[in-house]
Amino acid sequence: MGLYDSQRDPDEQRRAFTSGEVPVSVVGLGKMGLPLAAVYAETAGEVIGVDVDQGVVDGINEGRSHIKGEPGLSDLVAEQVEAGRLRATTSAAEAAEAAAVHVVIVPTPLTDDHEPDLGALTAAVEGIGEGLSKGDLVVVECTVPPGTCEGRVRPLLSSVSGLDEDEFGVAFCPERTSSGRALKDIRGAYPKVVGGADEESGRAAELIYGELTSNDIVPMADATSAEAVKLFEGVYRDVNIALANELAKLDRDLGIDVNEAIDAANTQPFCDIHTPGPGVGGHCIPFYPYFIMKYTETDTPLLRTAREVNDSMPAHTVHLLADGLEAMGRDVDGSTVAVLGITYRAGVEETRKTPAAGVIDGLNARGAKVLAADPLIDDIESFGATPVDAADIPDEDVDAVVLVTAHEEFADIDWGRLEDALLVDGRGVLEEWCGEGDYRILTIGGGERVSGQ
Ligand SMILES: NC(=O)c1ccc[n+]([C@@H]2O[C@H](COP(=O)([O-])OP(=O)(O)OC[C@H]3O[C@@H](n4cnc5c(N)ncnc54)[C@H](O)[C@@H]3O)[C@@H](O)[C@H]2O)c1
Ligand SMILES: CC(=O)N[C@@H]1[C@@H](OP(=O)(O)OP(=O)(O)OC[C@H]2O[C@@H](n3ccc(=O)[nH]c3=O)[C@H](O)[C@@H]2O)O[C@H](CO)[C@@H](O)[C@@H]1O
Repeated sequence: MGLYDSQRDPDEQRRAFTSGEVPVSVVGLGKMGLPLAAVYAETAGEVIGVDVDQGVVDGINEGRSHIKGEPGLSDLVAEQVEAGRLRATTSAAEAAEAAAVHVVIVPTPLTDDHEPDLGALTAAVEGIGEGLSKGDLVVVECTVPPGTCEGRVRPLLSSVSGLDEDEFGVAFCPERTSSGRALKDIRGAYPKVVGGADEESGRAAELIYGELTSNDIVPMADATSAEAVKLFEGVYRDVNIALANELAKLDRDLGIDVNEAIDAANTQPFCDIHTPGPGVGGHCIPFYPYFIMKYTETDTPLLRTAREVNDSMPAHTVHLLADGLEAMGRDVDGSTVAVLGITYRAGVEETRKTPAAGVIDGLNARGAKVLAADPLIDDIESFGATPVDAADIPDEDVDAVVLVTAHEEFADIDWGRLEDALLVDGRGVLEEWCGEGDYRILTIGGGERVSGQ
């Protein structure tokens, strides 16, 4: 049963939606899509998931989740598949034939020259178009450039399906989910932003998300406004991380511990300076500024500069390490350096735009022998480093250790055996992890202060 322009009573529509009478297809079953499909199955009663990866599809149909580090997801997927409420296929068209609500959450990455790559979105929308029926609703959750739903998705659906644009609904309802807490976020950690390509699309989308989330709905005037909300959230974060990183670089000029000053500045509510680090990774924050920069005529120097500042941090981290070794009478050329963390964020198996890549490249360029450890990554060699188990690092006679990503497993390293090494702390955790001892810890933003001296 379609919800768009159905002329049926909204209460009857809500009953139908939560009774399995409005099947849902979810296209893209990754870190965001599988949790979303599982919550839709729990709420709506019938979900057909779609993924191009046959292994992903087969695993889900056997009741297994392929996503690590998501509390509750494995059990929810098993439960929903067992109950016949969730199944998966590689065909978006087959799923679209069976569904009346179609949700798209496929990757929207950048090309090498920072152009948004909407190839997966286009393929998903074409597949949906082949099975689209009058009265259906298409919801885009993956982050897209402003104007995509109204200017690209809706016309493409009309062209492929043969339906007029006013015979089906299109809405943008951004994913506000962080890996590691996906089910909590999807179920209602934050209000759900909803923007329809037309008024009826917005109404239908508000109705279904009113059942999915325990939190409020934030209705926007149109889909483009909702697309902008998601991008604004992301660029706010990139710019504010860049501010923290720029201030961190002033530590020696000012002769202070900038992190201490940031913490103090943040003790009053009008200041929320973020945390300096070795760089900004992932396929959200570093990507979203380009979704605005490449799609607006008006210049955006702040967004551009913030990207430059954040992308300069891996090199700054290597520079800090080289200076620290020199102060110890050692040369980074010929030294052995262990890099802790390849993924962009602790506990998340994602390496896109990871700062670790720039740190490793910078160390290799300076002639260091680079080891690296990450509990979530198997192909460490592909990043230009020799894999090592974190626990074995004290046996490797390293000259320096640089912490890029603070996986909790690294706290268990026998730090007491690393007192002769320079420790470069990218995430402000080593003083706590090392405890008492005669350590040489250089923290990004920490100035000349070498902890433990
Ligand atoms: N990961 C996050 O923290 C996050 C947060 C908010 C929003 N998002 C948005 O969600 C999108 C997806 O993120 P993710 O972390 O789930 O990505 P992911 O890489 O973990 O998963 C993407 C999945 O989509 C599948 N896929 C690719 N092309 C497809 C196609 N044409 N049809 C069907 N399936 C296809 C892949 O096989 C993969 O399983 C991101 O691009 C971003 O726009 C992500
Ligand atoms: C729904 C959604 O889209 N959610 C996003 C998701 O974003 P994400 O998964 O990309 O994670 P982020 O936390 O943004 O980290 C990105 C990179 O920036 C580094 N960083 C971070 C903070 C800081 O002060 N200093 C830093 O250097 C960090 O190490 C990492 O490399 O979750 C965030 C909430 O966690 C959300 O705000 C954000 O919208």
